[in-house]
Amino acid sequence: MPDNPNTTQDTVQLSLAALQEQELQRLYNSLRQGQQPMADWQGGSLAVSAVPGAGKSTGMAVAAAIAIARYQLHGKRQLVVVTFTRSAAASIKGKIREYLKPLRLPQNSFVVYTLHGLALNIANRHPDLSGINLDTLTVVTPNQTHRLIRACVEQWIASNPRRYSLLLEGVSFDGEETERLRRQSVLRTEVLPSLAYTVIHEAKSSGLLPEDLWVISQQTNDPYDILAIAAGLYEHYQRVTRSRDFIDYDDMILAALRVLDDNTVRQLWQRQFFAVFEDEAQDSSPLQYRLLQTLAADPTNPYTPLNLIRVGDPNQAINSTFTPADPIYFNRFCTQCQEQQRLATMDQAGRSTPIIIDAANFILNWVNQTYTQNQDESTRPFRPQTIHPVPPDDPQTDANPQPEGRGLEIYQPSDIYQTVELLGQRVIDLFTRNPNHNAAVLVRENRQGNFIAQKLDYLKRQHGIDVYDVQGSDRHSHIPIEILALLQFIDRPHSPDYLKAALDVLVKRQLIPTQDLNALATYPEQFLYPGPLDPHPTPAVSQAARYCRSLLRARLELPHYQLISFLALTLKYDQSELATADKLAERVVKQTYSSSAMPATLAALSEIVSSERFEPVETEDADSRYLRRRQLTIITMHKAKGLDWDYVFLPFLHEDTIPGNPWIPTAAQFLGDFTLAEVARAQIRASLHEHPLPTALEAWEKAGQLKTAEEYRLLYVAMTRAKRLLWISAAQKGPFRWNTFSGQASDNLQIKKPCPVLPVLSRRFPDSVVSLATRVI
Ligand SMILES: Nc1ncnc2c1ncn2[C@@H]1O[C@H](COP(=O)(O)OP(=O)(O)OP(=O)(O)O)[C@@H](O)[C@H]1O
Repeated sequence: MPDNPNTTQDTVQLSLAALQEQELQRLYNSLRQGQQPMADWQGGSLAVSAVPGAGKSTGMAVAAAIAIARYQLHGKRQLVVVTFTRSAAASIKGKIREYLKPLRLPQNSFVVYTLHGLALNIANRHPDLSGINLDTLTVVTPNQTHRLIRACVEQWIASNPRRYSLLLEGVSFDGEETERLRRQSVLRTEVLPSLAYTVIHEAKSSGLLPEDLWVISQQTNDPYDILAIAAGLYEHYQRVTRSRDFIDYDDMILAALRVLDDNTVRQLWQRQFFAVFEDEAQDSSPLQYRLLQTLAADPTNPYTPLNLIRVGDPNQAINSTFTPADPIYFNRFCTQCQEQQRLATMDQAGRSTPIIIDAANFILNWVNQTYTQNQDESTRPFRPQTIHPVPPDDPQTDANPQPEGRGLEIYQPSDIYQTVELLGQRVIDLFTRNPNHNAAVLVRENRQGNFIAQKLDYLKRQHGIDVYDVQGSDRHSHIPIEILALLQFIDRPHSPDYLKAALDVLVKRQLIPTQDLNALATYPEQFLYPGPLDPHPTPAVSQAARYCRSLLRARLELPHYQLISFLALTLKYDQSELATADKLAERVVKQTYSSSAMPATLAALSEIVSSERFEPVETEDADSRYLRRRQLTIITMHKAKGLDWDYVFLPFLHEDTIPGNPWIPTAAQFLGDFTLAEVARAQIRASLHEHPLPTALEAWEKAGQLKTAEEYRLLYVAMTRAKRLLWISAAQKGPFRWNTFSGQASDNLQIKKPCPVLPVLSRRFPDSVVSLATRVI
């Protein structure tokens, strides 16, 4: 007899619910103890302060899936997960998706955004309220040489002759004409653009308007009235950007907040978003935090606690000296939550072998003891947090793995050449024995990375070990440059310079054979269209000429707006490069809306190349390229955040880079013993933190302390990337400055002081000091 249909349906639903319950329990059990408070969350605010490798992102992804199940979220009532970089957003999204599948929960029950992406979405959905219409406006990330910044500097100079002449006089001036011209150039092209760039970003992302800066400037007392100059520059910048239909990323957040000022619209979004989970919370600016707070509030009762989880590690705050991010805000949030018993600490980490954890903990304490100012806790470089290994029954496979070699190895090579030699030998030795492991060299500056990549290119040839130089191989950053080179050639094929630059791109992309490009570019006409009397071209030359002619044909055959996409295909870009090229094309079309002729396109592209950071479109596997087995990845310490490798090499740990010194460019020393940009930044921060405003010299000193603290946090981030071996060294001799070092043996090397943590670390871990007479096996 057939079952009663209702009963069958009920049984199916029951067993589905039981399966879901089982799966949820399995997910929950996969968490380590420190991650559980996130999964236990049942509304309200929660701060999670975690140590490196504690499993913040993993814990947050599981907690998100559990919250979606618990609150039956769906497309109209979603969880918002926010993180800092696009690759982190892609990775956490992938994890949540996977967890939701066996739970049979709707995939549209959550959204993952970067903070800017979230703001953009809100602002763009309500153009009438945000004042932002992306069909007519262009989003830019201007740097100091961008014409918007240059224009605001020029306008400020024109309207502030008295203040400008005070700057020209500096601390002393004998009126000599050449010196006056030199100072003018330094002020116009370096000092004022740098001040404008720093201050506009800092003030805007803290929610300050130019008028607010004027008010703050009245409390300062320095000879140049730096904050008043800053306020003036900011005012001009706002005017110029608006008049030219540009907006920057800070405007985007402000625009989203403007939208949310409207009661009806705010409630709409608050109903749409059930709760906000934020990862990497130590990196947010005050304005970004305000956006999250608004979205996490209850639509009907503003006094209900926010549905907000913020997870971060204040000790991994490594952007605060060059962006407006400031770990003080996340630390405050932790303190507030602690008072309400809503602070969870994740202090167990399974990433590293115990000696690496000990070394990181030791450095943290030593730096705090050495650099805390006058016992004032608020000046401590690190939040006192000790990393603990996980218990033996931890769910992570191979948690706190066995060390490789000594686990921590400290070297003092005679010079930087010997450093790379030792490093190369160690890599060969490690990969020979463990071909499934991976390794990275983390550097402070890109120049150091170039040098290492050059010296280690034999690893591939002789030992089949891939060396992946992230900076060098990051083709995405070259996309606007390559497209510009080809377009310039298409526009003026008879220019030998443009022809050579285009050929150069084709060679680099391995589309034509390497050959003497000068010979080809000297007579463009003869190269492109050889006549019967010209010498017969070699096959390599013919191939190059064919490529170039096909580019020229495209100009005649294709509509203007398709050229960039065509070039991207010609250059055989991969999937994510093509996406970046499409984004570039869209941007250029928008910027040249009123005149779609070639000169306008070239002008727009040149500007992007010379004065902006054009953000590439990242695909989900962006990070995995850095982590391949049997590969040595060369990457900056900043970019390594969030990643880990079996073996991590930290060469060139010298005092002049870590912690380094606050630096006043020689050209600008006529202004005094500080830089205007750093003074302004420190004064703005003091005002935001409700501290008395420092004088210029005090502010400069404060900026120096912040830099020292941040450099040590960067070192801590770098050390905690290692799982089985942390290899560190400071050569006795190195270049005076890396940015002027050519890498040639003929360049003079100087005696270098090691980073101050090295001697203390060597004393604390004497068995880790490798004397060069004994090799580590
Ligand atoms: N509960 C868990 N079970 C198994 N593995 C885990 C668990 N939690 C974390 N891991 C693993 O630990 C490693 C570190 O996790 P994750 O990247 O989430 O840490 P993190 O705290 O974000 O690290 P960091 O801040 O140092 O970059 C990852 O390889 C992750 O897969």
